[in-house]
Amino acid sequence: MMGVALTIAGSDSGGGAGIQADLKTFQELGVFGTSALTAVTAQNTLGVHGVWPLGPEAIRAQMDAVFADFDVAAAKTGMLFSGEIIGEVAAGLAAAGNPVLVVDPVMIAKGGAHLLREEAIAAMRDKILPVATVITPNIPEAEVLAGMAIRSAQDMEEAGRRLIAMGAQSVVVKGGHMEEEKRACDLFMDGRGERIWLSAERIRTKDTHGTGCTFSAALTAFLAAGEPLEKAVGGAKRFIHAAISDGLGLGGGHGPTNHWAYHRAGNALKGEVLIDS
Ligand SMILES: Nc1ncnc2c1ncn2[C@@H]1O[C@H](COP(=O)(O)OP(=O)(O)O)[C@@H](O)[C@H]1O
Ligand SMILES: Cc1ncc(COP(=O)(O)O)c(N)n1
Repeated sequence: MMGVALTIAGSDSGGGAGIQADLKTFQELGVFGTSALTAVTAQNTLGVHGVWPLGPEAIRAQMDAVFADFDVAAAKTGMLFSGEIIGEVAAGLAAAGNPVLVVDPVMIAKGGAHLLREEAIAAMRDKILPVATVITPNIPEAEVLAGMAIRSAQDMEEAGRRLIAMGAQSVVVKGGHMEEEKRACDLFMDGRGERIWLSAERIRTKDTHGTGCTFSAALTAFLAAGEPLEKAVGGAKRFIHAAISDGLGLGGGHGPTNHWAYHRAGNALKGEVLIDS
């Protein structure tokens, strides 16, 4: 039977991040995508022009409707915005028996707009992190959640250890923001001591809008399709690397990535992305 994936995230009218990136990625990877919208943003490649969160009741009703009728093989969270929304999402996940969950702890958009309120950080730590199968922070998000500065590979490891100690089953600390590094290196770690470095050439491009959403959606899709976590993280890295490499040149600011590229690139990607455990 076809795998079903659920994204619990915000809408990006510009189509490169949020729910739109997630559903496009699910479709590309052959899983059936469902969604629970948490907020509407008026957004394009130039920035976030407005944010309207949905009421917790509306978010919960979407989750309950999906869980009641579909066998959700994996879910992900993206923009959760407030402590109130996080509480409701955590309750909705618990009511569904806490499915396999990818947590992309979205905090700040590339242009600086806050997609998570400061007051919600504690709720993210206390209510969402402990039910995460895997959490996928970028460097600034890992710094906030782990409470430390990250400047090196050793710091990435220490932050990963701290997030696992806080209750996440596993973590991918994404190194996209380490711009002085020649390669974009992400570190996967789990509670049993597994370490996998995922590394690819750093592409010189400003079109990186939605890279985090797309990476976590690809990870969710591979899990929904039944891949083990260690393989799913490698697949997600290949998917995002292809999407960044084959840019579309859309919009006047930080453009979206190319969600079709993974299929077009096929086996050529195997040599480009290095996976070291
Ligand atoms: N310029 C780039 N070239 C290649 N890979 C990149 C680049 N920027 C980000 N990535 C990769 O894209 C994914 C998302 O990364 P990151 O930028 O760290 O997160 P976010 O989009 O959440 O801020 C990671 O796998 C990262 O290594
Ligand atoms: C609705 C929404 N959700 C998330 C992001 C973050 O995007 P990125 O993947 O670039 O960190 C965004 N810009 N908009």
